[in-house]
Amino acid sequence: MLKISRLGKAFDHRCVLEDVDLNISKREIVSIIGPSGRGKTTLLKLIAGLLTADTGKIERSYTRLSYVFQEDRLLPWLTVAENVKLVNDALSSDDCMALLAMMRLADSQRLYPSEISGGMRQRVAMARAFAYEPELILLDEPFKSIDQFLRKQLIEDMLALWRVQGQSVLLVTHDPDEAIAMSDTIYLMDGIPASIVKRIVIDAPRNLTETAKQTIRNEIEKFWEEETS
Ligand SMILES: Nc1ncnc2c1ncn2[C@@H]1O[C@H](COP(=O)(O)OP(=O)(O)OP(=O)(O)O)[C@@H](O)[C@H]1O
Repeated sequence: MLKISRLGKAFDHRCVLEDVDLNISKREIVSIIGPSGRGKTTLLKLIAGLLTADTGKIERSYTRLSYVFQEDRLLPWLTVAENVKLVNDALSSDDCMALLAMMRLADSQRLYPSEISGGMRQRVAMARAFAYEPELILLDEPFKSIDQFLRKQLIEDMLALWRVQGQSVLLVTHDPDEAIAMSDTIYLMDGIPASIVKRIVIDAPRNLTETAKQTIRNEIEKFWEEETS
């Protein structure tokens, strides 16, 4: 599906990414966790073809990709429903409504982006990404302006949709719990320039006991402590 080998990227001779290796299989959910400013968004942009790598290779075997940016990038002159339908002419009104309902936006379908909150706009962007029915979806901190309670529900709803659509997902997050709840594999990214410093493969993805979740949480925390000491 996606195979990244020894990827490198510099801006103005300042190396941001070096020797990044990462694979995503069909239907796999992969998370990347890492400190701010290490190059996670840069990596997503390289995958999406919005930036060009200086070194290394990206091998792709998909054609349809959705990218949920940190900012919502909605068209202000279109309503919520129109923004979602825009990416897929074949999407029926019922399917559009189902997506909006999943994102807890059913009552907002006729509103304009300026009439809803930042967290709601981010959810419209997520609905739009799924409406495209991509094979790979890139999510850059999609839950960051969403409160903790709704975040938990959205993760469950997104997973329900993922079980039906079956795309591969690459999620960038600062929140280990989000990564643990969703992923098959978690990559920790660190260093200047940054690379993948640890890969955690989850044994029973999306079906973990509290104890298993805590073990992974500890593994991530212990690793950061060692990295920063
Ligand atoms: N177009 C650009 N030109 C110059 N420098 C850039 C550009 N894009 C990103 N950078 C720099 O590359 C580094 C990595 O940025 P990036 O946004 O990829 O980090 P990040 O890990 O996604 O951060 P955050 O977690 O805060 O979103 C930063 O130092 C940033 O300033």
